[in-house]
Amino acid sequence: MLGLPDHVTALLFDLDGVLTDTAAVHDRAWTATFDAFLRAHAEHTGEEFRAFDPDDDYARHVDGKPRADGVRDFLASRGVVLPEGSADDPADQPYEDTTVAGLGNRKNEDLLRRIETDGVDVYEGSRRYLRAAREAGLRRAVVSSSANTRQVLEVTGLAGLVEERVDGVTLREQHIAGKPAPDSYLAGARALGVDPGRAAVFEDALSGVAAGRAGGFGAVVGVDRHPGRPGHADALREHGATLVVTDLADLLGTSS
Ligand SMILES: O=P(O)(O)OC[C@H]1O[C@@H](O)[C@H](O)[C@@H](O)[C@@H]1O
Repeated sequence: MLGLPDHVTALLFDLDGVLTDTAAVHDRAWTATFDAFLRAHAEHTGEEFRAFDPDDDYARHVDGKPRADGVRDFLASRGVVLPEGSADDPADQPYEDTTVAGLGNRKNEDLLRRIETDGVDVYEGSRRYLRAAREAGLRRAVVSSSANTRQVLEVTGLAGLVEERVDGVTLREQHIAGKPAPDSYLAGARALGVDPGRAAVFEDALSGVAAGRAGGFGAVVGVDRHPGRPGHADALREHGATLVVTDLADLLGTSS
């Protein structure tokens, strides 16, 4: 049904890049945040400045992961380890005092500014797919690492199309491991009361399709929003996608 194997009765959607056109907004906020930090780091250490790569660094180290994991994992790839700090650390810490939490707060301020200025676009194919799924009686949840999920679902009017939400706030409060661990998707399946084998995961991030594979889900749909980007569809398959589409509307009108 809806382009998925017949045993699938529930759908678990990532948000940024799958339902809404916000993956690129996150990417731009991360790029600005990391580049400012890397510049200060180069000045203080005498090391050469190497900018954050919004394609490769983002896809490998940041995309799909909870905010603090993104900070930690990217900086680790550059050999930088920062103290964790605490949730209320200021976004404008001087270089010497920078913490994982402070850098995350800087990125979040930047992200919210961009969302406020530019708004959030919904992929219309995704809205149509959600409606078709509701009409077909399939269960629907959003599973995102973003702590801004609730607000994004509300401003876009998508909140009414999903039944359950597991997001960055849920993960923090319930100590659930983020993607690429399967735990957030397993929590989504539990919230809908379905066995993971009967649920399909929809993901654009490598960490997310890896979570889908690790959880033993009934299908893992990789969403390749950049079909011109060489190798991305292959990378989605290598990390766990069982099929790859460029838009959810590709699945409408097909059956398997
Ligand atoms: O910073 P937020 O809104 O809590 O989002 C955390 C992560 O959420 C994911 O959905 C995005 O793919 C990442 O880019 C983002 O970093």
